[in-house]
Amino acid sequence: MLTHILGYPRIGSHRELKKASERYWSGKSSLKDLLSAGHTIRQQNWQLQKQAGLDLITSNDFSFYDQVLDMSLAVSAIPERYHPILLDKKGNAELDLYFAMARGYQKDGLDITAMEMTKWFDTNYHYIVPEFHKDQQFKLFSTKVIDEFVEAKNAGILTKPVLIGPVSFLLLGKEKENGFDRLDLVKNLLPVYLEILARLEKLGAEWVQFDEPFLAMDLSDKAKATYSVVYKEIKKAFPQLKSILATYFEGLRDNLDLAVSLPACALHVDLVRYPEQLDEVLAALPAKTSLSLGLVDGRNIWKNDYAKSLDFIEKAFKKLGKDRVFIASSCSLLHSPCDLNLETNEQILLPEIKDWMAFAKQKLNEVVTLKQLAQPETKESAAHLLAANQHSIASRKSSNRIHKTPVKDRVASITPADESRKSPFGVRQQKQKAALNLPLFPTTSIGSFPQTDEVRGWRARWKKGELTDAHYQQLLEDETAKAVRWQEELGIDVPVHGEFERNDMVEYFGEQLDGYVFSQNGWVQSYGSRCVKPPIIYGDVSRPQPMTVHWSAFAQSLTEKPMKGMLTGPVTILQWSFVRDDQPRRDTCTQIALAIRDEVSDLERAGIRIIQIDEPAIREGLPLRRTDWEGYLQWAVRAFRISSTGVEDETQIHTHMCYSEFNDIIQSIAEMDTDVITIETSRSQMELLDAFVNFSFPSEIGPGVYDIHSPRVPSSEEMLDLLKKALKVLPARNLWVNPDCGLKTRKWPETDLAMRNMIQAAKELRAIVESVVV
Ligand SMILES: Nc1nc2c(c(=O)[nH]1)N[C@@H](CNc1ccc(C(=O)N[C@@H](CCC(=O)N[C@@H](CCC(=O)N[C@@H](CCC(=O)O)C(=O)O)C(=O)O)C(=O)O)cc1)CN2
Ligand code: MET
Ligand SMILES: [Zn+2]
Repeated sequence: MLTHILGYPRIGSHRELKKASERYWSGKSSLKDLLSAGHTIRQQNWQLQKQAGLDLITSNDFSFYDQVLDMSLAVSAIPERYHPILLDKKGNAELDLYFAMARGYQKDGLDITAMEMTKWFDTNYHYIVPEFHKDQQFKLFSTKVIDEFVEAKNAGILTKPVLIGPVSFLLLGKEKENGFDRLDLVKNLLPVYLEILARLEKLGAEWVQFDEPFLAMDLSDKAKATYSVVYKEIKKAFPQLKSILATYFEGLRDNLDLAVSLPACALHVDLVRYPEQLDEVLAALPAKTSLSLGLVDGRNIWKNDYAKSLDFIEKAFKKLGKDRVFIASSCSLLHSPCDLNLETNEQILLPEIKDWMAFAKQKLNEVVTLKQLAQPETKESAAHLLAANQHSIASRKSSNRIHKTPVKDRVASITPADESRKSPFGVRQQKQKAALNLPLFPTTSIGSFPQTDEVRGWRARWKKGELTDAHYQQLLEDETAKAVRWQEELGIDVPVHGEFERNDMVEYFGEQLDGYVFSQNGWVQSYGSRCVKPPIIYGDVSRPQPMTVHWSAFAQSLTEKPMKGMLTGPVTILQWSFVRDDQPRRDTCTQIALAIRDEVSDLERAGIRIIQIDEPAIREGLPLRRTDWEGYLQWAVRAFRISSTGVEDETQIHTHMCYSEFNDIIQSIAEMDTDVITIETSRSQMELLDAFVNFSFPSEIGPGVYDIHSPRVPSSEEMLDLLKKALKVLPARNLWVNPDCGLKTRKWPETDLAMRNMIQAAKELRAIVESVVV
């Protein structure tokens, strides 16, 4: 019986990697410093796994930005536009090329856009999308996976390197032109994988983990056939190398026959997400294959219920025998915060509730303890751990902090009238045009403005008690007033207050809702150096008092323009929190929806005429298997409608979504019945608009014209081009002009330049359209 995890968080328990990367990017430290920060984190992670007593220790789970981008660099899937970065030998290192692909490059007379970024399955982690071309050739370029294996070996640890499997790598990418299928590139790609494996084997690697999450997704026949070919070839070339084929985030379901037919030493299944699959997997597993049981939840912070896990292990033992069973985390711990022991403030995280939790470091111990409890020879000595665990599990089940009758009663008494606006969109649009009197192509932003070190510093000092409430409030009001004046000067039609008071668009709301607790250090990587600290829902959720009204009303008092109120929607609050697992997600979501509904009413009452309810995570929450979509969409759309429909026709409801891949769910998005939707589209050159060609979307739309994830400043010409593209498929009266998303990660100088260019593009578009009309 072997224990392992599929990967460990790489940000460092105090976000050391984030800090080191940002220092490097801003020119404040050398490449050597950054490389050394990476080295330290890897060593620490290996030592942690070793000390915990795991049998297999993972390598190549470290990444300076993203593990998919690492794979692109490994196989030289480097789009041509980046070639000048290395070719002109400006002293750039491989890592500079890598960061250019991730973040764009505007230096030395070069101006190169970043690669596209999208969500990693249904998580809040983002990966960099590989770009593929017809007949693309691959070759070994970055040797990171090999270097890190050697690095660990030199430290006395023979690791299990993890690679994104070739089929998943191809499926994760995108065809940059028509006329080919990226799966056909496998014949060019596979030799590079074989070369990597040859090098690893030569260096003494015994185990390799291939992450093939797509094996648990809906697959085409062609993808299935590709799987068979690829893993047969790998087995043929390396009959001695032991491979673990890792699936996660879903069940194998209809791919079970395929999965068990692939020649791997071990198959890993996610029993947290899809526990139902154990019996059929056990029944189908070939005689020599081992099964890695993904029992410890990599996606949530609740303690593992050992009694429940031991039942699974027992079942697997009976069928397979002890030697063919592995105990593991359900997926990589990348999605877990690092260390619960760092949560020492009992006012912030009550000890009673903390006792219900486990972060990544604790999960290592859980995996190892489960093995001890499963083996007769160690069972006795670990018995006290089982007892303590069952005590925590029982304490959570019986706690009186969790269930609140008034919240449950209110959910039960929701009526159909609580789920619709008073009039249909056409009527509302007329009334709103009259009430708001906005120009054609109104300009706006998505809500946040730069969260400077200064603003974050005020909050940090306030939290430490070094600033009084009044002083902190005053500083934020000054910053808000400055932002309102700046927007007036630029001539933005629908200003926002800037969200300076928010640490994060979800954590901020969590902090004001009952039923939530927080960590001080529970950071999880979102993309690159950016992290989030998901708040934790442990009980029934309700809103004790208004959450945003002060800020919106204050900002509105400074301008005649309609100030846009800014809320996060129920699905996104759910999706970006750690969620209780003792009731269906939909029930928790409905509770949040009612809290937001009350906030919307309070904003309207305070004179706010435009309210944006952000739902960037509605797409990411979509089940990974199509057969499950409808059920989810039904409750998610209902929750949004409960939150947004308690207003007069004249009040304009906006929503905002990032990540434009929702062509398939456009009908459901229409059913959200908002007045305006702003969406991320610029990195994909307005590809999203394809959906509108076939589907006449009922409401007004702001397709993002500027990529806010990159420090690059777009010109007004390129934004005008995107707007013209949008006008081909959208009626002029419905088109808004805005960036892709909020600007909190940007600096003020680039924000000022880019927003001025954007306003200029809107003006030019108005002039063009007016000249045509006249
Ligand atoms: N939850 C969530 N998910 C999301 C998004 C989102 O906005 N929120 N957006 C998309 C992803 N985009 C993102 C964009 C930006 C950041 C981001 O800026 N994160 C910040 C942290 C934000 C935060 O919580 N800030 C806190 C804490 C800041 C902090 O680091 N404080 C220091 C002290 C600071 C000081 O002394 O000056 C500390 O705790 O050590 C605050 O402002 O109060 C970061 O990585 O730096 C994250 C995700 C999708 N998923
Ligand atoms: N209102 C939010 C902001 O501007 C929306 C962000 S969506 C990830 O930051
Ligand atoms: Zn966004």
